[in-house]
Amino acid sequence: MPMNPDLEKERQGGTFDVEQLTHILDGGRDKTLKRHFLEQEVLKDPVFRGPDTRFLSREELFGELLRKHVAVIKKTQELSIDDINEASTIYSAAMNNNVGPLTLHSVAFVAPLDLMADDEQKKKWLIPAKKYEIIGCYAQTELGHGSFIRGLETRADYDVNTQQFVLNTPTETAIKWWVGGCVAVGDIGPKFGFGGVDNGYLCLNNVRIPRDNLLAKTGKVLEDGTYVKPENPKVVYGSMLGIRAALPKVGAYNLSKAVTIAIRYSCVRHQSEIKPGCGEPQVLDYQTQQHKLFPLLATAYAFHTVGVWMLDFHSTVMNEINEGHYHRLAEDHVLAAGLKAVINWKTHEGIEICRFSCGGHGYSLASSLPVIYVNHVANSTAEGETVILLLQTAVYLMKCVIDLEQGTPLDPSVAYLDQSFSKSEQWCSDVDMHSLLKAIQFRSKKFTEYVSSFVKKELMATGNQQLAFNKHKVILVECAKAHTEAVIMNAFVTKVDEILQSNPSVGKVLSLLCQIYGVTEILAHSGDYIQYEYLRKIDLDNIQDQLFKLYTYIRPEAVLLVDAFDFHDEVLKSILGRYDGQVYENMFKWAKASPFNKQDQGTFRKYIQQLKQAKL
Ligand SMILES: CCCCCCCC/C=C\CCCCCCCCC/C=C/C(=O)SCCNC(=O)CCNC(=O)[C@H](O)C(C)(C)COP(=O)(O)OP(=O)(O)OC[C@H]1O[C@@H](n2cnc3c(N)ncnc32)[C@H](O)[C@@H]1OP(=O)(O)O
Ligand SMILES: Cc1cc2nc3c(=O)[nH]c(=O)nc-3n(C[C@H](O)[C@H](O)[C@H](O)COP(=O)(O)OP(=O)(O)OC[C@H]3O[C@@H](n4cnc5c(N)ncnc54)[C@H](O)[C@@H]3O)c2cc1C
Repeated sequence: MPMNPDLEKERQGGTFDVEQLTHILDGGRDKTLKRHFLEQEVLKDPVFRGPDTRFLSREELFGELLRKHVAVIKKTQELSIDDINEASTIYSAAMNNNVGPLTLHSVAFVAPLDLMADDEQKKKWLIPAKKYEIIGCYAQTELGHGSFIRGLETRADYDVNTQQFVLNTPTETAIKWWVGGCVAVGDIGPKFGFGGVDNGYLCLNNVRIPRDNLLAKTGKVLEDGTYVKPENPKVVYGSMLGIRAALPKVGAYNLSKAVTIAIRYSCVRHQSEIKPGCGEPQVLDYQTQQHKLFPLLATAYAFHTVGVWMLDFHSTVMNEINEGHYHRLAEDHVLAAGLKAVINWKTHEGIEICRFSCGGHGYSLASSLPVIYVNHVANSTAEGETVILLLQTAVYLMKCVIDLEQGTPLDPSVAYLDQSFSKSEQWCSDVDMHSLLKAIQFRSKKFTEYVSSFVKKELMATGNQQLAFNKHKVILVECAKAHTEAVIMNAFVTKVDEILQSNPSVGKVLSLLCQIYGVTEILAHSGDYIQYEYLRKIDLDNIQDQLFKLYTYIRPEAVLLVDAFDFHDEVLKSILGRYDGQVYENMFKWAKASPFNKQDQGTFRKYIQQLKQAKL
């Protein structure tokens, strides 16, 4: 199919090599080549062809995705794929923006076995689980409790005579609920999205399991019932930590898809007139459309950068823990908590902005933006609700203030809290990314000190830390967000500095995105900068001008920047986001193919006929 002339023209501009940026995003040319190979292994294999999942009922969708997920597993076994990133490539190429039915087996059942099973148990369960000879799920949440783990009611009473645990969900609120991939007892019913996953309920009534079913690499129960505590009790939270550490990159992936669709479509879509008689411009030429999408384009790159960094950091910490060193577990936990919370929340807002920036067609499943949205938003609740996780990060920051007062060294990711910040010169409209980072770190430091003063005062008055925290939860959450934004910006600036050395042309365009991210973040909290007397009105006016100027620099690069995400059309599955931009012809073809247009209109006639018989 010929290329849409608008997109053809967009791809003749640009100042950087798209392919080199794709290699950077993938982690090197070899990784890109391997990803292309794996995608083609899926796209050329007829077993992965099937009905358009957007037209399927919930039951049909579950069945079709299960069929494809099994095919994904067979393909990874056939190709001897062990690497989770490579497995995810095959999975994503097959799932058409859905979450597959066996995802929880991989991310929430196999992972804890790997983390907490002893060698015997690994032989018994981890090896067959990795081969899908046993399929598992993660049944923690109950009808009455999800966030408050210490409030869970399920019981595991040890029967010393039989060396067994007797499992019970003693109350209705104890019923296990939301259990992804729980095909045993029952499905909890239709959901907002996640239609590919059968989230189940599980009632336990005197279910007996052997003593050695308790994963014993950390804590264990001896034959006489004595409980041997793990060296570090927090390791039992490790399986949640693993998924949280992975979710920032999942958020970046979903936002990158949405931005690709919205920016390509905004170049194809012509609407209204700027100068009468001069034709309808591309909607991406409107400043308002740029203001919707370019900060999100910058955000997608920022989130990808920090998502990769978080996975590397978490993997390092897990290796240290495997050698018995727990000193970075707390930092890992609060970084994963803050990044998972902020990135997934901002991503779901961003996908929604991408959807309505495409007008009516964004609302059609032909765009796939609704599909990406409803499957993504779960990540702001699942695996730790947003506020819950931000409070974890906030409590850690309050401890950092005490550490500072006591002269205890801080963890690297919060070292900036011990720095002094000053800004004397007036900002013009070309503030560099390092100065923007300093400002964002300054705000986080000031906010942390400000919140800590309130919490301390409350603690003095009540002597109860939980009460003190509970009274200031709103500003504690904002404090955690401010810190997390400092972590994101620091990762982005660090990566761009590195790329500026290795590939100046790519680095330059990324530094523009980094400035857009930083300026947008500062303008979103401009009141704080005035209140803390770090910025003046003139500074803010100048960086507002800078933002609009940056949009003009990014406008000719925008399509190339989303092309660099390198989503195959069959992976993106969006008519609005097609690489060739042939939207209208394919929208019409897709609509005509809808089963709704094929169904017998008998129903319509039957009921309308009743009206005609009535005396209107
Ligand atoms: C071939 C096929 C290949 C397939 C490949 C698949 C790839 C797929 C890729 C992409 C597709 C999309 C994937 C999407 C997947 C998403 C699936 C999600 C499914 C959802 C699952 C779930 O939701 S499971 C249930 C999750 N539940 C929670 O998160 C509960 C949240 N609540 C808590 O964590 C705790 O209650 C809370 C931390 C809030 C409170 O803990 P508590 O002990 O009550 O009290 P507290 O004082 O706060 O903490 C004590 C102490 O412990 C520290 N701590 C707390 N948590 C952790 C932790 N996780 N790690 C480490 N430390 C922790 C805390 O800081 C305290 O420390 P101190 O202050 O005492 O020092
Ligand atoms: C798509 C999806 C898949 C899931 N898959 C699984 C799974 O496979 N296995 C599993 O075990 N669970 C699963 N879950 C459950 C998930 O882990 C919980 O929904 C999540 O932990 C939130 O807990 P909750 O539902 O009890 O919400 P609640 O904690 O009841 O939250 C309700 C509201 O109360 C607020 N709140 C609660 N406590 C506090 C507090 N201390 N301070 C301030 N505000 C508070 C929250 O911020 C929120 O606004 C899944 C959920 C979803 C949506």
